[in-house]
Amino acid sequence: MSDTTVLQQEIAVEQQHVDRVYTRLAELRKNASRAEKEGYQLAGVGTFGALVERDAMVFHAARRRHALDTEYEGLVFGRLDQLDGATHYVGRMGIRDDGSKPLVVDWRAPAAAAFYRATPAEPLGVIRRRMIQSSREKVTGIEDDLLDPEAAPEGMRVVGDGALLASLAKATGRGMRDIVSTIQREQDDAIRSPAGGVTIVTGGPGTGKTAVALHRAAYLLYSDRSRFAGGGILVIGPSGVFVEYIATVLPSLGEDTATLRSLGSMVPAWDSSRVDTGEVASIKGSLRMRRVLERASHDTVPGAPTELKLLYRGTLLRLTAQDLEQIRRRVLQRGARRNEVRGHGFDRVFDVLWAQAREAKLSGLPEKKEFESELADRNDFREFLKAWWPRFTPMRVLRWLADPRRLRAYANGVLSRDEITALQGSFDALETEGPTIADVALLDELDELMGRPRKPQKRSKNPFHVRDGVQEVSTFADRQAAARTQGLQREDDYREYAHIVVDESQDVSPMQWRMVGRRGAYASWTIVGDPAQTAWSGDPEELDRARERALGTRKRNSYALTTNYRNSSEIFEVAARVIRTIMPDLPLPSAVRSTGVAPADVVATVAGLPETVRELTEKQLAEVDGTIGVIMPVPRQAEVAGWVAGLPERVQVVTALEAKGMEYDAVVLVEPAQIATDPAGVRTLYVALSRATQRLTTVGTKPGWLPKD
Ligand SMILES: Nc1ncnc2c1ncn2[C@@H]1O[C@H](COP(=O)(O)OP(=O)(O)OP(=O)(O)O)[C@@H](O)[C@H]1O
Repeated sequence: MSDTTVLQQEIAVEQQHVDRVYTRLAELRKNASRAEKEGYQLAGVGTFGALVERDAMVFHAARRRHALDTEYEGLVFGRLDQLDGATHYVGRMGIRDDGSKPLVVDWRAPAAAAFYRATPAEPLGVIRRRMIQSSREKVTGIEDDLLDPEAAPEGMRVVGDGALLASLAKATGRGMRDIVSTIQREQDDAIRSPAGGVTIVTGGPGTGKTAVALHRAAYLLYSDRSRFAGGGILVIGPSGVFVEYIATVLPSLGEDTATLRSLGSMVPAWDSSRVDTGEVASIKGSLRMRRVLERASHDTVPGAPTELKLLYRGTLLRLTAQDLEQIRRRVLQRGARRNEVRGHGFDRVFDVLWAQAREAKLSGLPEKKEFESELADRNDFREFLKAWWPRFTPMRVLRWLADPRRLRAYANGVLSRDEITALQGSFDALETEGPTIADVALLDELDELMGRPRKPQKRSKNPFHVRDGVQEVSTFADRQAAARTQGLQREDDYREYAHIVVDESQDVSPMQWRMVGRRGAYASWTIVGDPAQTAWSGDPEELDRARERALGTRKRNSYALTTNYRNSSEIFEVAARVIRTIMPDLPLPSAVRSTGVAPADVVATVAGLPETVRELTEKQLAEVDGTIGVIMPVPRQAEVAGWVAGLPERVQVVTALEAKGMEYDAVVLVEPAQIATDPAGVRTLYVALSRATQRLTTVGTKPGWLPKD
């Protein structure tokens, strides 16, 4: 029998099972829709208990239906034939037949673990592991691994030659590739690491750190849903572009209870993608900024009144600049938070005025309480208080640093003269362009330093309010939407996450670790990163300290990933040559796939560069089916974007910093020499060179940037 016939026969065998699964899925979907509808019909009953029951029913049914819908594609992707004669199918979610026998085991369930962990050396009771590829309900291919040939029963067929390599050769879409069917053993170890403590995953470019982190999030939600869905999982990535790139993976894993944030969008109200220069970012990221901000948070308000004069019952009451200064200092001592002690400041003002009024022996002076309320009723007095001690927003105070005199005063003795000079001007655009990514951590720090004014408690005034997003008078569609998004709705600055995943953690600055740590007081953590890819040019010890403090004394579990699944070996060889110039002993991952195509390095004249870049990008459009990343030094983004304007959407223009974590089928890297100007720049170049799966072209006006092997 020919190989093709055997393959077709085996596909037909699997198709039978897959058909059963989809038939069952259709039934389950119908049941869920029915339950949802019945839930709504309970509306007529009208008691509070019935309403709660109805909402719970609708919510669960809608969630179930949503899960069934999102997992439709490639639902079954694996089969295990075991020594004990049993056969298990592994898939994106668990499905049972109507007699409760499993038709598919969820990939995260213990029974599926052998699918990822079994090897010929340690078959774990598995004779044959089969990967099933399909397109919607149709099985299209099979790849087998015979793990225990001696135990194989007669007639057991083995087809295909490796699902992993087949999957790696596929073109990249805009979102991250789904690896659930080809997770490798060392990755699986990290994914199933204990739920508590801190799981640390390191590995070079393309080793699947991001993929592991996201699958781990899905695994945790599966293994202890009430804990992790209840508290929520926060996933942090370096940039907005990256967060968009990974956003598709979580729902496709069947999970919708994770919150994704970039470092620039951790603080509500800001969604920053603006970057500082490396030098400025490392100063703003240093823990010493806390001292600088502390001083700012206690300073006088620009333009605030320097004295108070009040005519009270014909007598002049007066607070001099010195009096006011004394009150401010006294109230703000011992780490008091300015917004929280505002009331104390006002009390002291009343005290001094009251003492003066008594001393003046005013006739008809009322009791102190009344005296205070008389003053509080006066517009001029209220205006004074508001101007002298306003409610501070972090942004208002951060803007003070744009004033060179203030910056010098706050940073004096904390930052060096050169550092202060470097910072000057870096806060100027706050007003017009909003904060940079590094500023966001400073805003968060200021928020902590100053505290928040206490808000008067609001009563819920809407008797028809059932739950967030659901009113008693609402449509069917409202309820469906609300049921689906419930669980995603947390307060704006929620801080009680059950788990925090930090991707590209090597780029989290000390100040950012403080910001992230504030959201993780009750969390367990997964931290993934590669120190060789950091753009941080500040003090590495300070970085370690800040990270350790954020993670606290929780137990650490460490994992190292060693295979690069992204780059062709030809591409990774170029990246490796670059990083070895500064880290000669760095253990590098091995790239498993060869395309036989060597990267190209093109030299252009300054005048000819725009046209050359465009031509090279067009050439890649003809050569690969998927995405093309055009990567350049940060300051040249707008210029290079103009050169490739109007090309199809699969051409994406990103800076070398934004390229972090991203992946493209082809990369056109512009002016590599301009990126690698210092050690942090060399590490950034290493990142940029390791983004492509199939083709890499470097192009610039300065030859000789690539070290000889
Ligand atoms: N087990 C696997 N099966 C199939 N593809 C995989 C596997 N592991 C990783 N990949 C693919 O390899 C590529 C790199 O993965 P990922 O982005 O997670 O790596 P990374 O370690 O985070 O990389 P970097 O540090 O360079 O950002 C992705 O396309 C991912 O889908």
